Amino acid sequence: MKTIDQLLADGVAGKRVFVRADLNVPLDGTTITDDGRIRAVQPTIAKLAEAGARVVVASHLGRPKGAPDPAFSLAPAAARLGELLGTHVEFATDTVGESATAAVAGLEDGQVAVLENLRFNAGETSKDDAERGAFADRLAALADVYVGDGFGAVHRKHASVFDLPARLPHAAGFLIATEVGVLKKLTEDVSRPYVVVLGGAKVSDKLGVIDHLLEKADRILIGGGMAYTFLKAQGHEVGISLLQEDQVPAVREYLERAKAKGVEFVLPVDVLVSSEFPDLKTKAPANPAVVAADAIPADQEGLDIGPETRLLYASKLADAATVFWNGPMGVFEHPDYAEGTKAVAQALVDSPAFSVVGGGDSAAAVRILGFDEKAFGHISTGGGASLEYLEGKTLPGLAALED
Ligand SMILES: Nc1ncnc2c1ncn2[C@@H]1O[C@H](COP(=O)(O)OP(=O)(O)OP(=O)(O)O)[C@@H](O)[C@H]1O
Ligand SMILES: O=C(O)[C@H](O)COP(=O)(O)O
Repeated sequence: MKTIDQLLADGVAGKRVFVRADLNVPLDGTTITDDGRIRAVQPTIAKLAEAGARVVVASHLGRPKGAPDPAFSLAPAAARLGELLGTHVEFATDTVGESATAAVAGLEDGQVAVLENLRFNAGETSKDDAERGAFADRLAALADVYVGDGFGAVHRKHASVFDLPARLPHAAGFLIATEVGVLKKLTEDVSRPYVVVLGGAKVSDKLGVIDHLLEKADRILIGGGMAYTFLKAQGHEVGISLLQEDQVPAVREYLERAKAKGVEFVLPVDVLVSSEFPDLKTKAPANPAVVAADAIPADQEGLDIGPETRLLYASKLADAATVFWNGPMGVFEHPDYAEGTKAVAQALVDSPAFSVVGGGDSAAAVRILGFDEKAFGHISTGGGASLEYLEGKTLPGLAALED
């Protein structure tokens, strides 16, 4: 894989360099609640600009449906990038249209432009190779060189991640190099006990990794939206909680296999429930109730792990030598459901274990809840991406950067 250092050594002055970043930051309206992913890619953009490149930054944000949707505009992220770089950043109001073409044509050496959300174009995420390829052709027309640095999206076979680097000379940015360097260590000689904590909301995306973790981890703690599919697999009712019904048989098999292999699965013993999802805008008090995990009422939704589970999980993390954590333990964006995530973060801070926290929201949660990033071994910008890396899968966005 060519590194950005080699690219810089070859010289980039005057060249249009396309940086595929992951600027998929959490937003409250148009306010960025955590800019970690922007800060993470800043060194690559800054270095290229310093070297005289005309830098074209592109990213997705959220999951719009292949057409423009102002709620998913990258304008706030572009503005924040400009603040961090201390320079004007031009924002194109489309991705491959007139605005993008003009913004790129107007760039002088050392200047930066950000394109509008890649996913406003159906070609970006299309399963059809020709449709993706046609969109990648249009992106390729905007640049001379490609730098992949959107680690959080390297597990996606999308036009800007997978098809575009095949059309341009390419290299990996600083962020991808760092992320891969740390995660590689977890696939090699890991210090034990190796404890994995899984939570979050993208349950269907992430259940598959457990298959692989059963071969690697000594202990697996399950929280967040992930927990309810496990509780259901154990025969408990989960009310209106997040549930991946079609995965229940697979999860049952994971639980059996774990027992046979001596891998300890730890599930919540109590949860915080409510009859409605909290208002994340007003943060109005939600007054959740604590119930045993095997007694969730039919009209209630589990939204955080409960107090007993917090203590249990802290004790299960105390003797770890290595921890990988992806996915918040609850809807941490609301203060009434943040305690579970806080407890896991605090347990990692208190433990001497080498800890890797992976995921856009997981990393944001740690910072928003006031923890010092330096107290963790590594905070990864990729959740799904880091899990799939650990699974040993070929990641389209990394494979595409190979020579
Ligand atoms: N019990 C729950 N029910 C519903 N949503 C939950 C629950 N617990 C956590 N969440 C939500 O999960 C979301 C984060 O999940 P997600 O799987 O996206 O993690 P992530 O760290 O961002 O990983 P990635 O980078 O792959 O997106 C948060 O917005 C949080 O509110
Ligand atoms: O948040 C993430 O995990 C990345 O930005 C990828 O987003 P996606 O899951 O919508 O592809």
